[in-house]
Amino acid sequence: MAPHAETDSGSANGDGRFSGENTTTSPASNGNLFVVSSPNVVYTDSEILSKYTYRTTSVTQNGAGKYVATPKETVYDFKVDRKIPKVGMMLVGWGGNNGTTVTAGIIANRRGLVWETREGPRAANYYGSVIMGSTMKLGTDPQTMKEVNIPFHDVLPMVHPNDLVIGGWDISGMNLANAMDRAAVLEPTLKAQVKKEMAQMVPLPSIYYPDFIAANQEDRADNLIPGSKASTAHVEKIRQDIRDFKAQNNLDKVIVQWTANTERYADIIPNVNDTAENLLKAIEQGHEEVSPSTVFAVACILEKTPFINGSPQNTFVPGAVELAEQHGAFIGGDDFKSGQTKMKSALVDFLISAGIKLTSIASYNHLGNNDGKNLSSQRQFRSKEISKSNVVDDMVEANSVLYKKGEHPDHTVVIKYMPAVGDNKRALDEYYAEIFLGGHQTISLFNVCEDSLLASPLIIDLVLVTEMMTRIGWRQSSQAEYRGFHSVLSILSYMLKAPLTPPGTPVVNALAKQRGALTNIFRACVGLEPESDMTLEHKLF
Ligand SMILES: NC(=O)c1ccc[n+]([C@@H]2O[C@H](COP(=O)([O-])OP(=O)(O)OC[C@H]3O[C@@H](n4cnc5c(N)ncnc54)[C@H](O)[C@@H]3O)[C@@H](O)[C@H]2O)c1
Ligand SMILES: O=P([O-])([O-])O[C@@H]1[C@@H](O)[C@H](O)[C@@H](O)[C@H](O)[C@@H]1O
Repeated sequence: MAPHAETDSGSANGDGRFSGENTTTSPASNGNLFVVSSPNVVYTDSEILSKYTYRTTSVTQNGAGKYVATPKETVYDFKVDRKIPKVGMMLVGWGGNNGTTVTAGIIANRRGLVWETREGPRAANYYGSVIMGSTMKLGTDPQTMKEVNIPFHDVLPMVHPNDLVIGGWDISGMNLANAMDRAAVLEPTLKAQVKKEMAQMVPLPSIYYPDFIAANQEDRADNLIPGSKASTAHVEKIRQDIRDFKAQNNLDKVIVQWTANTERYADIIPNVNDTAENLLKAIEQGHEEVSPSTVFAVACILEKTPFINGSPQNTFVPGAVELAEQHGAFIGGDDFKSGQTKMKSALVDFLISAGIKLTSIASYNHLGNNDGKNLSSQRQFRSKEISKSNVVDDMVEANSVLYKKGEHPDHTVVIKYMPAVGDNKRALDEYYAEIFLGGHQTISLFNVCEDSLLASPLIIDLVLVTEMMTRIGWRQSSQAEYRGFHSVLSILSYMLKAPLTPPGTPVVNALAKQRGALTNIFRACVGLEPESDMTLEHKLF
C-alpha cells in the first residue's frame, strides 16, 4: 500500500490534530482528533484505507493429546467512508419510558440545556454512553512515557447524537410531551424546557398482536394499524413509513430500534419461521406465531435498514436471520444491558477470572414502570428471565479449573412489579462463592438503577455503532471487492444482555472482552494494533 497521504481537505494541523472535512453542526463530530502515521494507512478525501494484520493463535491437539498453539496472521484491507451522513433513528415503542427519555436527552444535549434540581443546576450530558462518555488508549507519549487517551467517539468519523433525527411508532398515540409525563423519569425543570418541542412529536400508528405482550397493555393500544396478526400489508406499511421518514427529513439513512414492550417468545416452527422463504410465506398467510417485532425486523431487512432489538424476545427467528443474510441487511440484539445485568457480567468476569468459584447468583429486582407492569405477566417475564440468566455461560465454560463440564453456578432471576418505585428499579443481588481451603465469599449488592436513564445512552450507542458499521468495508486480498461485516452485528454485544451472533459462532458475555472487541475492531479500521496492557516499554529498559 502506498505511504499514507493526507489530502488538502484532510490535513494535520500544526499541533498534529487532524481536522477532517465533512464537519456537521456538532463540534464533537468534527472529524478525527488524530492521524495515523503509517505506511499501512492512507487518507483520501472520502475514505480511510488501512492494511491490518490480524494475529491470532490456532490451537489443535497432537496425537499425544497435547495442545499445539500456532500463531496465525491474516491480512485484511479495511475501508472507512469518512462522510458523516444525516441519520434518522426510528424507535418502535417511541412513546415509552426509554423512547421519551432518549428523545428528551438528545434535545437537551443539542440545545445545551441546564435545569435546576434539589442538588443544584444540572447540565445535559451523555454519561452512560460508551461512545460519548468513555475514552480509549490511543498510545503512549515516548517522551513522558504516559498514556494518551482519546474520546471513544473520535476513533472513527462517527455521527454525533445531537444530529440524529428522531421518530418512530407506538401503539399509544400520546404525544411525546405527555408520554414523557406518563413515564415520570425526568425532572420537571428539564421537561418544561423540552415539552414544547416534544408535544409536536406523535408516534406513527403501529401493529398490535395482543397475544404477544401482557394483557395489561391493552389500555394503551389506541394508535393502531388495522389487523391483529402478521400480514404482508403490515410489512409494506412499515417499509413505507421508513421511506416517508427518510424523505421528509432528507436523511441519508435510518436505523430502527425496538424499544417496545417485551414480547413472549415465539415458537420456532418448521415450515413457518425456520427459513427466510417460510417466514415470508407465514407473514403472507397471517400466521399467528409471527410477532410484531419479527414483522418490524422483516420490514427493515427488506428495506435494508438496520434493525436492533432492545428487548429479550426471540425476534430473530432463524428465518429472519437467514433473510438478513440474503439481503446483506444489518440486525442486532437482544435486550439492552443497562444496570443489574451489566454489573453481573462485570462481577462474574472478575470473580471467575480471579479463580474464585462462584456457586450461586440470586438476582432479584423490583420496579414500577410500565416495563415492569408488562413483565408481571409470566410469558413476558420468561423472555427476560432467559436473557438475564444466560449472561454467565461463556465465563463459566471457559474455566475448566473451577467447573467440571456441564457444572455451573445456581442462578435465579426474580422480577416483581412494585408501582411505587416507578422507573427507579431496585436490584438486590447475592453472589456466593467458594474460596481457598473451604472458605466462602458472599457479595451482596443493592443497586438502584434508574432504568431509562441507564438504557437511553445504550440506545444512542447502538445507533452510532450500527451506523458506523454501515460505512466500514473489508477484504482479504487486494484483488477482492470490499464487503460489509456479517449481517448479525455481534460487535454490539457490549450494549446487550443476550448478544446475537452469526449462526455457529460463540456468544461472548464477558464485559471486558465485549468492550475490547468493539475498541480493537474500530482501531483496526485505522490500522492500529489492539490495545495492549503489556506496556513493555515500561518494563524492558
Ligand atoms: N429501561 C431499561 O433499563 C431496559 C433494559 C433492558 C431492556 N429494556 C426493554 O426495553 C423495552 C422498553 O422499555 P421501557 O421501559 O421504555 O418500556 P415502556 O413500557 O415504557 O415502553 C414500551 C412502549 O412500547 C409500546 N409498544 C408496545 N407494543 C408495541 C408495538 N407493537 N409497536 C409499537 N409500540 C409498542 C408501548 O405502548 C410503550 O409505549 C422493554 O421491552 C424493556 O424490557 C429496558
Ligand atoms: O438492569 P438489567 O439487568 O440490564 O435489566 C433490567 C431488568 O433488571 C428489569 O427488571 C427490566 O424491567 C428491564 O427491562 C431491564 O431488562
